[in-house]
Amino acid sequence: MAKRGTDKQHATFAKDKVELHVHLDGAIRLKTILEVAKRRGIALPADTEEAFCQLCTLKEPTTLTDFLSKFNQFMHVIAGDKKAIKRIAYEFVETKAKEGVVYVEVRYSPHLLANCNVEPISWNQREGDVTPDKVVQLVNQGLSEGEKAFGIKARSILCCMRHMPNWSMDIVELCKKYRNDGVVAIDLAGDESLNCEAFPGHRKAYEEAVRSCIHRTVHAGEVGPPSVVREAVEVLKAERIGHGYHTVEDLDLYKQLLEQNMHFEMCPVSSKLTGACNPDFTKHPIIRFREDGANFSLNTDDPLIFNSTLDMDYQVTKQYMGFTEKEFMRLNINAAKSSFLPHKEKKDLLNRLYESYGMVDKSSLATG
Ligand SMILES: O=c1[nH]cnc2c1ncn2[C@H]1C[C@H](O)[C@@H](CO)O1
Repeated sequence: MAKRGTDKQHATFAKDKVELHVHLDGAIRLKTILEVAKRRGIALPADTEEAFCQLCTLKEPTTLTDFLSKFNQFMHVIAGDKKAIKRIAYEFVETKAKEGVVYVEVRYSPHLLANCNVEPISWNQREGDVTPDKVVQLVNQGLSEGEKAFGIKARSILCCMRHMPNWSMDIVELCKKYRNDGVVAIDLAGDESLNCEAFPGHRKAYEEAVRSCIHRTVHAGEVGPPSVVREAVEVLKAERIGHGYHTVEDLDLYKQLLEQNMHFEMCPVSSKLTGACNPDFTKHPIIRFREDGANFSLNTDDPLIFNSTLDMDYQVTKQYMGFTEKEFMRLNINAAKSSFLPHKEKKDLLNRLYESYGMVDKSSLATG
């Protein structure tokens, strides 16, 4: 099933790209799920890619809660299986390299893929020996082998989940333990529409992240109100905002974040299908962010569930929002500048982009 733009030469923006917001478990290949299910003897309600695709993907806008329920279709196949966990990380890097991504930060919840040392064990799994710590090791191995095989750089972000505040301290400790092994930040994901105020468990984890100099991003203002974004910035000390579309509904906050050069990880295709934004792309808040010179990136979020590629996100912003090649370059430079890489590696990444973009004056296009 070749999708338009999975091949970097024919992409809407056929130059080096940076992606900062994509979920590993929302980017698994259908083929892999089917093969792993077969190997493990797990019966699925459909046994062809086409039929299983119907069950996992969204075609029409829905709610964030309904979108998140799609993970129930396949997570039990991958979770708790060491070979599968490493494989999805490796294949993820291959997919990104094919899309022309040269640097990616991929996020996931180690707890949701574990079957040991986690309370409760997700997806009705029986207890096994795959701890959240083991999951991180396996993903690190898969990413690192993928980097070598496909010649791009991949780092990871570990997710706290909004409905599981008791997992969050583990997450920050894992971020600390694996900070020299590819883990660059902490995130808070999950259903923002169910609870708006971050539980003390999340707050404590983020306080520890600040103390330990662990980088921080937070899903906020995706479907939730601007108050969730304010809390992410003021309480959780987020350095980047995941999505953040609804920030524009609080003009003071929006202005403040523009002045701070806050980075917004925007996911246009996702924002339509999760019901986060008006499905008419010509009315999308990204247009406002662009006009105001905001610092943002373009990302896929969960390409498995949206049946999408990174090119589709570039395609819709070009077709419906009038993004130009120059704007694509600018936003990728901003993404590189807002990445959670250490200074020297960030500089190298920026130089790689400047070279790819044939830029003489290296500072003229980006903010910050
Ligand atoms: O767009 C999203 N918003 C909030 N949570 C999300 C989104 N996409 C995926 N997730 C959740 C479901 C995954 O299992 C989890 C970790 O990647 O993060």
